[in-house]
Amino acid sequence: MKDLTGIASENLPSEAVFLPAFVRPDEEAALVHALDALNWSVELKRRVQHFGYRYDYRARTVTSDAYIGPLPPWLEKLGSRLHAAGFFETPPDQVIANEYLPGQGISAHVDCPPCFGDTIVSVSLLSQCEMIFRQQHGNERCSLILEPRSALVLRGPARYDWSHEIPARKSDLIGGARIARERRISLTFRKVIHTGSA
Ligand SMILES: O=C(O)CCC(=O)C(=O)O
Ligand SMILES: [Fe+2]
Repeated sequence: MKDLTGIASENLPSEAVFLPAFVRPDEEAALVHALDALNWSVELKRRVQHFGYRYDYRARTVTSDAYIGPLPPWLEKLGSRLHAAGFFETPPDQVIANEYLPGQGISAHVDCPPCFGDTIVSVSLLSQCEMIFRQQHGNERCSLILEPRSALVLRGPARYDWSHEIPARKSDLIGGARIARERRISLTFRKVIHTGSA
């Protein structure tokens, strides 16, 4: 098991952990290949795929009838890695793959608190981009470059008290240089909370 010690940077919301090399390049290629062999949904501006449970963007819910099935082995493997590293109490059972082409992003949000457990992990593939965090009840703001093959763990205050977003841009300013974005895919791991309602 490789070392999963992350970076809890002072510049990040409290309890966020950044794992710079969570997946290997060969794993990254295999993940992209597996995703591209399946159907990307065009229900949003960016293409998505849901695994485990379908998330209803309009109703902002996950009901038990939204169950799709167990995670495919190639996602289950990464979920187990996060569980073994102590980031999840029980293995995650829901994953959303998001595809961002240059110019696409995700608006500021807090992942649905009643739908998903305390930990949210986003794994970045293929291209870097900037993620911005904003304090919900305050004026603080910070940002992080999500590098390809990294994982970002959001839990505690980082998950509930700060929103996160990816600006819809074609490039990011990184260390003073403007770096063009390429196709990026993220895999967001979550544990569904069962409310008992249908
Ligand atoms: O693309 C990302 O890294 C973030 C995705 C995200 O915030 C989400 O799916 O809720
Ligand atoms: Fe999110």
